[in-house]
Amino acid sequence: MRPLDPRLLRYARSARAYLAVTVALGVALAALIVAQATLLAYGITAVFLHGADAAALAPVLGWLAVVVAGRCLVAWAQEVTAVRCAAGAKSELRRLVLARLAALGANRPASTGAAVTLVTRGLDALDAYFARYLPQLVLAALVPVIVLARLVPADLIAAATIALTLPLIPVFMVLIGLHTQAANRRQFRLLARLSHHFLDVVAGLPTLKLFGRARAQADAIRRISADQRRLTMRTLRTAFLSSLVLELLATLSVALVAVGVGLRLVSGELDLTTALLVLILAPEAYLPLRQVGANYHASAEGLAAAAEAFELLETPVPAAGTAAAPDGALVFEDVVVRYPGRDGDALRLSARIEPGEVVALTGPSGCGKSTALAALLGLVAPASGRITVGGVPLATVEPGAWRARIAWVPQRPHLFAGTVDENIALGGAGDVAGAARLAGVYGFTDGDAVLGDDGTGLSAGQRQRVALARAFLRDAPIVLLDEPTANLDAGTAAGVMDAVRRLARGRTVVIAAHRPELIALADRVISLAPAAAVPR
Ligand SMILES: Nc1ncnc2c1ncn2[C@@H]1O[C@H](COP(=O)(O)OP(=O)(O)OP(=O)(O)O)[C@@H](O)[C@H]1O
Repeated sequence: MRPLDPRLLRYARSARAYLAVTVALGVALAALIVAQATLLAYGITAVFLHGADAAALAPVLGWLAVVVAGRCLVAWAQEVTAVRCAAGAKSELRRLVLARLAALGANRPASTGAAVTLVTRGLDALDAYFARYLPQLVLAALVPVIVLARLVPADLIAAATIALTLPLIPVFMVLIGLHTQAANRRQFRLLARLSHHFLDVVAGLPTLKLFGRARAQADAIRRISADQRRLTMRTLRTAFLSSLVLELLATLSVALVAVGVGLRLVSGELDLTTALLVLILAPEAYLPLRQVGANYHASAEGLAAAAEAFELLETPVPAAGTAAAPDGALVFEDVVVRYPGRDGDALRLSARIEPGEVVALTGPSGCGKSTALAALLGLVAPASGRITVGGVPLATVEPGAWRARIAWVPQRPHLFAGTVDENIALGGAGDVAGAARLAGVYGFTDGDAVLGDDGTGLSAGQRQRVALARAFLRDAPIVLLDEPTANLDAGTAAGVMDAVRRLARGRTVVIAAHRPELIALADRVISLAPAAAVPR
């Protein structure tokens, strides 16, 4: 990771404004440092060499007070802009990452846990980068130059010593950075894996408990946590050791300057004012570089997260069509779908579905029924062949407009925490109560009943009916149903099938179906051959 990744400025607009403000504040601070050193050198010389009294010192002290107040003001402004910019940049990056995740859909490279870690804790770690690292980086570029510009006319030898020893610090920093970069990336990936695993385990806790595997999972989490702790400690060790090396280097360099100044002061080659000016300014030239090194480790996690975010933002989104959504027959022309990381085909299908037809997709488990619906929704793209709608290739149709024409009831509909009516209203604008009644939802609950996360509080059959109510509300010409009666008892299934029958009137309906009664609802059956997708 570079000290200042240009992609950060490209993606986060607030970072650009912040950098400009930080440079301006850095110049002001460097000028104040030089002014403070000059005033101190004059003041001390006046007292010790010329025995100046309080009255004679008053102007110098007055200006010193102004300079100190100025430094406080700059530090305050820096802190305030850093916090504001960090918040702005983080929310910009979060928005972009979430938008890209949404656009990538099923093609997103990161697991859910990794994505959650990235947009929460990962990007939060950028605080240290903005508040500590970046200002010091700017100061490290500005302060030595301005200090040297002041020292060259005053004492060329001291200026040359500083100019020769200063580059040693960045050289060591680069060497240390090269060593820690991979470790930081590894640490962030491990954290993402831990989050993913944790999320998965929490979601599956009832199952794990039931099969007596909860303890084994606790061991797995303990093992990954221990790895994470070891890596963190290793990073911290490197951070402390590298700070020590940089401190030592800076101290030796200042000592070199001080010895030279002392010798020349004793031999009378240098006056006291200049000697004091050099002695006060020399440590200031090294300070920002040392601080950059020390702050690099604090911000490394944020930088690693930002690098992950940029990788995600640079993952190309499959080109989306722009054509208007047409009416007409849905045609699968030698469509083959493959999933990344799987060998073999998940779906192979050639079929034609006329408008207004109710079609059942049947076949053994894993033959690609859900995949066919996902391909119709545009969630997965065919590896070969194409789907056309009224003769227009689906790939060229604007996805938003196309999906607005579809009501989809997936196999496991996702319900959100909220009331039953709010969940139904996700289907679209319109008569929620009417849609709920058509799907038979109010037979087992009322619209104001509050559901927990993922719709806790409803049975599988009741969830299916809420999902069907969404489809009624959507009032779309094409309805895709993915085994809406799977796992339901005969009575509940009959209720859901009544709702499906009502929904099918006047619409094109494609049902992925196993149950004979559900298949019997269809005008026609399309049998899928067993697919051959196997995990790699
Ligand atoms: N997201 C995915 N990533 C990788 N492989 C997948 C994914 N979804 C499905 N598959 C694989 O694709 C094949 C077809 O799956 P699909 O879910 O379409 O079958 P199905 O006919 O709907 O099955 P079922 O009747 O059990 O619901 C299966 O072999 C499955 O393992």
